[in-house]
Amino acid sequence: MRKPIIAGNWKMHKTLGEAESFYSDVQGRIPDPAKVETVICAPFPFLYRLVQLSEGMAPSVGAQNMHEEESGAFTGEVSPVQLKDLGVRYVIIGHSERREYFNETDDSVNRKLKSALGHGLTPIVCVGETLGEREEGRTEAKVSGQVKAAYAEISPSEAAGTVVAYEPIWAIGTGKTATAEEAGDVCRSIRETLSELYGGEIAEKIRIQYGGSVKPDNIGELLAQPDIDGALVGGASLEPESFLRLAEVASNE
Ligand SMILES: O=C[C@H](O)COP(=O)(O)O
Repeated sequence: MRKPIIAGNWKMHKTLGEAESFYSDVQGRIPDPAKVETVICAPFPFLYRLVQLSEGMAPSVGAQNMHEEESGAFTGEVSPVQLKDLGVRYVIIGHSERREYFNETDDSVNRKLKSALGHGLTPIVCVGETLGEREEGRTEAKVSGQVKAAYAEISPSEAAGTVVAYEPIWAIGTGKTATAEEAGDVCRSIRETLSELYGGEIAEKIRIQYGGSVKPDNIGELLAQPDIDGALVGGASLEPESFLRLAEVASNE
């Protein structure tokens, strides 16, 4: 039985004061962590403060990106060592916005995944197709190729602790959600790819999130799909009540 994981991706939103206020609103109100794992992936400048505020309680704190090197002359970048030192536990890797606007490739995603695992961070590895690829019937080939490239040279025991986020690019921030069946079908195909790579036992342990216009009123049907184990949520993670509602629905799955 895989525990659902709800991760908020705040992207480039909020001020520090707004982030602090969100944390004080949700703390103590998150459903039982034994039933649902919750994470907020915040902008870098807020991470230190949010780790302090969380005091090891839910929601955990995650980053939205990292550089694969431990240190060096990489102006503007943040390393896994620095994230770990702050007490950050999760990191999103290969979000489609990073791939589109910041030239991230399957190779850089693979290097970051190796580095995150090597430093004890839990990676949330993002994959997903464009609208054109979906219309041409290439969704599963695209996503399977991204998964295989991301997990190249990752051992089964390391892979077991990772999270994959399936985010159809056309559904991000658009209000268009894949139907639960469409999302479930792609997540099943991702698990089949993981099973090819690692065997069924490991593939069954890896949690697969859906992301793309997830809201409190559609998360229930998405989580009802057998291969969807949580959600990576942008817009609907910004308001405390909405985030709490998502966590609550997930905790009852
Ligand atoms: O990382 C989150 C996704 O990009 C989804 O964003 P959204 O929920 O605003 O569509």
